[in-house]
Amino acid sequence: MRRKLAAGNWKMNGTGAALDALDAIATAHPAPTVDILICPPATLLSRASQAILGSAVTLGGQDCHAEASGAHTGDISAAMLADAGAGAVILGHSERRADHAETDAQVCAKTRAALEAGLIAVVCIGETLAEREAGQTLDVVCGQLAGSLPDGITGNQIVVAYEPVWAIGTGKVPTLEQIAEVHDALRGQLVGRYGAETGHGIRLLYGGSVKPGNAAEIFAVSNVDGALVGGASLSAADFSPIVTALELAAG
Ligand SMILES: O=C(CO)COP(=O)(O)O
Repeated sequence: MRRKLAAGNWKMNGTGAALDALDAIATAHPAPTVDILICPPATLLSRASQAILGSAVTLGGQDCHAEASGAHTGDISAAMLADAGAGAVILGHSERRADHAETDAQVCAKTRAALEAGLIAVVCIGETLAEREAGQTLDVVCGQLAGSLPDGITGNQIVVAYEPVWAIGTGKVPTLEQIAEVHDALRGQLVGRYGAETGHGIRLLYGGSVKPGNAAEIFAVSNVDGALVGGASLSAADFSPIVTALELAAG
């Protein structure tokens, strides 16, 4: 059985004061029956790891460089994230693919670097509205999945997050049938490429306007193992009910 995962992506939000929200999330879930991952800005990782020492919450970065070290001004390596207290890293988020022109090949190289540093890689894929309207959704997400994941992985090293670009921060959410169609296709591709054990072991998250009000129905969809939450992960008042909904779905 895949353990479900409630993940929060704080994006470029949060200074020291935001550690209160992190503490509130950790305090609200002292012994969760699902995994909880919060990915604050890298500047907060060290303080965050001190602030929630001993809690059930894992911390993650939001990107890493493909190299372990070197002359890459402004970049952060996976080993540095691990050193700062991260256990995971989000890679290939659509905002990085759009803002920094990240390609599948680059995401794949970063994923390899993350695994080498002992981090779980949360690899993001998702179609634009134009691609969905052109009927290309499955082609796009399956192509991104194929190009962004390396060979030779195990199921517990990788999480895949399906985040339709048009659903991020918009309040728009695909129908449950549309989510199921994509997640089932991704599962089939993972099993085909990596075999049953690894393919069934990789968790598939849905992301894009997940809120307390829609989480339960999304978590009931086939092959949805949790969520990657943006805006609603910034406060315990919003994120905590999502964690609870996932615990209920986990049974
Ligand atoms: O991009 C997301 C998480 O990575 C989703 O963001 P929202 O939950 O704010 O739509």
